[in-house]
Amino acid sequence: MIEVDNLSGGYGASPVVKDISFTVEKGTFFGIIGPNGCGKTTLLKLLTGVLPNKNGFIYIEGRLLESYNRKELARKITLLPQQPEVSFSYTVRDVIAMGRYPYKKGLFHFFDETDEKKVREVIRQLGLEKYQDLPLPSLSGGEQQRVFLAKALVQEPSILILDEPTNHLDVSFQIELMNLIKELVNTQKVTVIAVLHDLNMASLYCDQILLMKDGRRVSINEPNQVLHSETLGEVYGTALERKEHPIVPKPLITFQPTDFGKKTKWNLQQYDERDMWVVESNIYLKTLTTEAGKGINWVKRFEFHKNFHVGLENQSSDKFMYTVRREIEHGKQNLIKVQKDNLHVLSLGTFDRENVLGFFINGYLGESEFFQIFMKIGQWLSSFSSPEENHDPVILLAATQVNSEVSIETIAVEMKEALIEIAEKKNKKEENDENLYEKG
Ligand SMILES: Nc1ncnc2c1ncn2[C@@H]1O[C@H](COP(=O)(O)OP(=O)(O)OP(=O)(O)O)[C@@H](O)[C@H]1O
Repeated sequence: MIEVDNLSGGYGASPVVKDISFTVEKGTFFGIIGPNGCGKTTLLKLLTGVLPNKNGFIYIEGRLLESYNRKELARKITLLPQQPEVSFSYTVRDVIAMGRYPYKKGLFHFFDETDEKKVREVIRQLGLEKYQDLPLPSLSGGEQQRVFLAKALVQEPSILILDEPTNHLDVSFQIELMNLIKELVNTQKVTVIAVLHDLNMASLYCDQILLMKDGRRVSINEPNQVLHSETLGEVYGTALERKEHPIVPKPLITFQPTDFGKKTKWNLQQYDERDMWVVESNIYLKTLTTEAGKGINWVKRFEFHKNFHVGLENQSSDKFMYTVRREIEHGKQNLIKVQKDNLHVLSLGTFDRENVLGFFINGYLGESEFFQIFMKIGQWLSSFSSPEENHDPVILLAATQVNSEVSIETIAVEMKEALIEIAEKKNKKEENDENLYEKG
């Protein structure tokens, strides 16, 4: 456990880290985030005794940091710096073995069976067996990072301090390294304090996050409590948006390029092909349907099959296209189109029932508006349909998400009008067809 009490310190007369207090419990993954130059590395240097503190106290497992001698401290805390030094003359195994230094006594450091066992164990744990006899510089950046982590682990620290451990690593190495560190926290109850620049990594892996600005603590709590759009926007000075992870109960932080959609003029083409109606947009539309398991997708092309069966498919992995197929039990499928100022509606069905209702909106709808409209459509439909109809159509809602914002009220009015118009058109068609039938 680490306790930091009113800590201030830095390099010159005025401190970089100012009045910071926090506690990190044993077996916690503790992340430090904040903009460039806010004092994250300086804080790590203070925590590891590399820099003396000007004010305040640091307690490591209940004892003042200053009361530890160097070797004692090295057995408790290990720092994995941003750019560890690479020595050209050493093999991977030699570099890792150096981590045992804090356990050696006297002038001559004999390597005993315990050291040997520990080094072997960590090499296996980190999957470094095949590299162990190679010179360190012959390894890739990601592999070297694993070696330095191994060197830190043979030190058997109860506290592992990492300064941007995933720097320069590709995404698979980043995930691999973070999983490994998390496993150490979970299984060996190692306490990890890590400076992380990637806010999503911090969210997904950390139990607690300290958010810093100008050397001071802005907030400290679970990722869910710390990572809010407004706070982050203020601290980093840029617009950041919080979304929820689809599976893990953690936030994800995202942003959009400034030119997104600015020059785009929406163009929606609808045409009849031999066995299907096609609706094609020149830009991706944010799409949600009532078909189970589809979630929100970005789609450009929608195919409505005339005589097919089954539900709605996502045809390609890039979610480019939706194919709508529905079982047609009897009768001919009709396509009815209605266009309003901000809305195109497309209804596909037989005389007695709607099979697909597609709503294409030109404008930006926030997440909550999206769901509200979706639910409203369901309510309207049930008020339109007769009680004996127990069949719900596939509802498809798609919005450009660019150009202007459209208010939910405007869309609600246009949608209701469109549904009434569709019902009228359907009745007319029915009458015409019945007349035709009678004539025939
Ligand atoms: N050795 C040093 N001597 C004097 N000032 C320093 C030294 N190292 C860092 N600083 C200053 O201390 C401040 C905080 O630096 P620090 O490296 O702790 O920030 P950081 O939050 O880790 O930044 P980054 O995200 O860019 O790594 C900066 O203004 C920096 O210029």
